Amino acid sequence: MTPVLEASGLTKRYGHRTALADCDLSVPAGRVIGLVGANGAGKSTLLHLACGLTAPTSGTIRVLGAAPAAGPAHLARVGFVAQGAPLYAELSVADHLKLGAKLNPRWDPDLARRRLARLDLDPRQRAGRLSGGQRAQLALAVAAAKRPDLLIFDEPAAALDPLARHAFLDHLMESVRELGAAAILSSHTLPDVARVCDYLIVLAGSRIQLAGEVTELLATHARITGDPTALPAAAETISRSDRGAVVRLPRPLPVDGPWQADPLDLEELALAYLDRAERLPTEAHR
Ligand SMILES: Nc1ncnc2c1ncn2[C@@H]1O[C@H](COP(=O)(O)OP(=O)(O)OP(=O)(O)O)[C@@H](O)[C@H]1O
Repeated sequence: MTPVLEASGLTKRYGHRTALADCDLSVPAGRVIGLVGANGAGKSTLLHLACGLTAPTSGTIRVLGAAPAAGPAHLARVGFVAQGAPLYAELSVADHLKLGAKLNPRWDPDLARRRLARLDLDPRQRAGRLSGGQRAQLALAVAAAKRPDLLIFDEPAAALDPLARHAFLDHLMESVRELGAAAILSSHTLPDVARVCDYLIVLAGSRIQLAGEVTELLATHARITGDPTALPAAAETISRSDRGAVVRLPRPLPVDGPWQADPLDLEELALAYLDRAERLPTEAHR
């Protein structure tokens, strides 16, 4: 199956500032991808490149097997919700649906209506008067009603309270399932990513630090306590703390030794790679 996102040597500079450097990616179809990284890591830049909102300085990126925004048909296959879920403040909820129907060839009015009915939104309400949670949900409903094959969200739930965030992520996953779509979700909130994503990309210092299927990544990393020096040479230490060392283990996994290996969760795994990246000089400052 065609990968949903492929990048090779993908680099984006803004003047002297490098936002993304030499990124290689090949993300299989049908995944819910969590894109995590600190402020300024390059997450929005990667998503904007994927949507064709900006062009690479060098390298290539392909989305659903084609150049980003390759034409009207390709644009219709990608639903993008930018940071802060921007909407037209003066337009009502119903106006947003009318506009969506006009602009999108694959628009599904029933899907849009069903989503909004679930949200209990007054169709006459102006978007500028909606709460942050309602705005995010409306933006999601509009993006989903395009019936895209790929939904891209740039920190959709950042400003939401925990309950609204929970509800938003539930709706997001319902939409992904209903559409049979892939999704990319950038987020600072690791528990959110852990809840919904089955593919993880960690971005830091303009570079991809880690990318892979969550189950595979969790199976090949562990927290080691005891004597990590006795581990096989192929084991790579990612970070160390009072709680032990986070280590990428070779396959077959070493079964015994003067150490104890405990499984990690996705949050610990991502933090270990972010921590390691923080200790290295960043591309942006080179
Ligand atoms: N249009 C632009 N012009 C100049 N520099 C930019 C531009 N857009 C992004 N940058 C810089 O590129 C780097 C990556 O920014 P980007 O917005 O992609 O990061 P991010 O991971 O999305 O950050 P955040 O989590 O804070 O939204 C930052 O150093 C940022 O200042």
